[in-house]
Amino acid sequence: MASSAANVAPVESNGSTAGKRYAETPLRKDEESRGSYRFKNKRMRNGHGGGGGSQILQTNGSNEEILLDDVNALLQKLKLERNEAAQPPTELPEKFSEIEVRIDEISSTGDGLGFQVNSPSDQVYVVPFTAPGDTVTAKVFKHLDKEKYSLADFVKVTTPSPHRDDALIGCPYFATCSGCQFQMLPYAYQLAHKKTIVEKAYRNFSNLPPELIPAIGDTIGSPLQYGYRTKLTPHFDGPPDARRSDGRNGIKRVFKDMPAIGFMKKGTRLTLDIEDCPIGTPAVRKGLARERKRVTSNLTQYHKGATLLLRESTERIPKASYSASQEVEAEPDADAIIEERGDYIYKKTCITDSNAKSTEYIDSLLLPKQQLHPPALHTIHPRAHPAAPVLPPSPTTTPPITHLIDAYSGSGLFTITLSTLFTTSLGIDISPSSITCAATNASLNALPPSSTRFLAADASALFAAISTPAAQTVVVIDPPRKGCDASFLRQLLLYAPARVVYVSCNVHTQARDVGVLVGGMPDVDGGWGVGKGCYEIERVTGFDFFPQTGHVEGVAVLRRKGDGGEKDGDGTAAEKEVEKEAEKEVEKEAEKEAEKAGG
Ligand SMILES: C[S@@+](CC[C@H](N)C(=O)[O-])C[C@H]1O[C@@H](n2cnc3c(N)ncnc32)[C@H](O)[C@@H]1O
Repeated sequence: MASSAANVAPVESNGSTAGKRYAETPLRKDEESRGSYRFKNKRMRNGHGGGGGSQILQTNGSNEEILLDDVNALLQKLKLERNEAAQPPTELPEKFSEIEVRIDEISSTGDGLGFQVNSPSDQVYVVPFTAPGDTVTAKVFKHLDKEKYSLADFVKVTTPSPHRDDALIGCPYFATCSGCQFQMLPYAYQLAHKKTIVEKAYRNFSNLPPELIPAIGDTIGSPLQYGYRTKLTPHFDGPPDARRSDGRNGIKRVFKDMPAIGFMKKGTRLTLDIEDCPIGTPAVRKGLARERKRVTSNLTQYHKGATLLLRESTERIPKASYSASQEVEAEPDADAIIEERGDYIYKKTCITDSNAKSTEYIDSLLLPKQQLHPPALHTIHPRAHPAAPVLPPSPTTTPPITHLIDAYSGSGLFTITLSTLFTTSLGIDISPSSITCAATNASLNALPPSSTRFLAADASALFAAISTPAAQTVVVIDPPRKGCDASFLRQLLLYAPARVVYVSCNVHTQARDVGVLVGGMPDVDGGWGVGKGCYEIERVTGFDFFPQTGHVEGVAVLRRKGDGGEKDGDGTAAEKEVEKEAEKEVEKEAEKEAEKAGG
């Protein structure tokens, strides 16, 4: 078997010579990694650059920003409904007083938004764990006067919404723990709400005129609505008298009482003691019970707080050898969850060692993961099939798409699950340890390093290393919440692959970035929000990887204008020549690597 390192091609700052024409001049120092765009003037910054809309283009996708946007939209709606100008200011209720709030809608942040009952005030109240149509008692704890909203704790429902069904609530910590705020909503309602999150994100943050945004698809639901989460990280705080300086001063405090072990109490910095978490997989829930016991029995060894890492790991054993292996096991793992599927037994256990690797199977593919890998959504919820959103979008494309680039690849989930569909696959991630893990995964799954390669580098360095013809390449992007930076997007527009599949856990920054690819960039193609970019949106769909919560994963499929054809007509003969040369270059490199791996 080829060594795992054979899949890794370290990139130097200037990259290889192949495909260099796609790489841009490096950004100035102050422009690097800003996660925002270079604006020529204030007009563009405010989204007026090309007449493409009046929204401010930039969003950092933060909860505060999204909440404020929803509050403003609700105020605008109220003003129109009342057919009047803004209300004269009325006195706001005292802090920590209880008021009645009628909920109008759920914000994209997951909290209910509504107005005080029997009050002329147009102050918006943000109350978690509520549904549109509920009237609730809420305890106000913060007024944001300028922003015209107040934050309040949910106390109780006084008149339930027709959408609410409390019999559905599956967790005793509901409305106290800060997670899973949608448990009282039927699943179909949760999915419909998540579709509106995606719709609003594209309407408000893409800076595109409505005719360039297709109808958002129905949210794809999760097969499991509880028991899906393969990773949990409960924590406990240090002894009440512990100080930051203790370590420096050599002081070791002791716990006098058992600390709460669990998750944040909603709206506070306090830890809520959680004995069980029903969104965890059965193996992880058993792990939680075991870890709680272990901490209790070893409490004297702890002098400060800690986070417990609970991860599910799967071992796949052929049925024929399972009973035999059980007999020889000195200490059978009593906590293991055994699942029978086809010819195999899947043995699931919970691992807690932060240096150990967990393993999971996607169909028949084996994916060991390293603990340090950031928790990509599908790695936390593997049952939502990760390959589904990025399967080649159009088999009829001419010429056919035969090359895959997986930008922000992590430990290679998309590269590996999709690589057999392509002639070459290339994954790139900034984390060297994730890339080493990806290369190991490729080897374990017998994917040859000549066709499945990985680079440890910033995603924008990718374009200096690309040698596959753009017309036959799909680029999958799965960046962190903050989205892509300007350098990456600019180079992507210059390279112009036939398809871009943008996967994201933050549909707001995704909408912003897709807006740039579709709307254009002033310094690439003179466009700004008017569809001068070389892409059109084929489809946008939300995937529900986290049922009961307000999160939605967005997948946008973009098609190069002319449907998989060339950027400008069929491309010039000179361009084709360059592409042929580039292809030869890849083949040569692949041969060299194959030789190295063999030797
Ligand atoms: C949402 S995760 C994607 C995970 C991957 N698709 C998977 O399924 O395992 C985002 C990834 O982006 C990587 N990343 C963050 N900033 C980056 C950058 N500037 N260039 C390349 N990768 C980056 C992180 O290391 C992380 O692996």
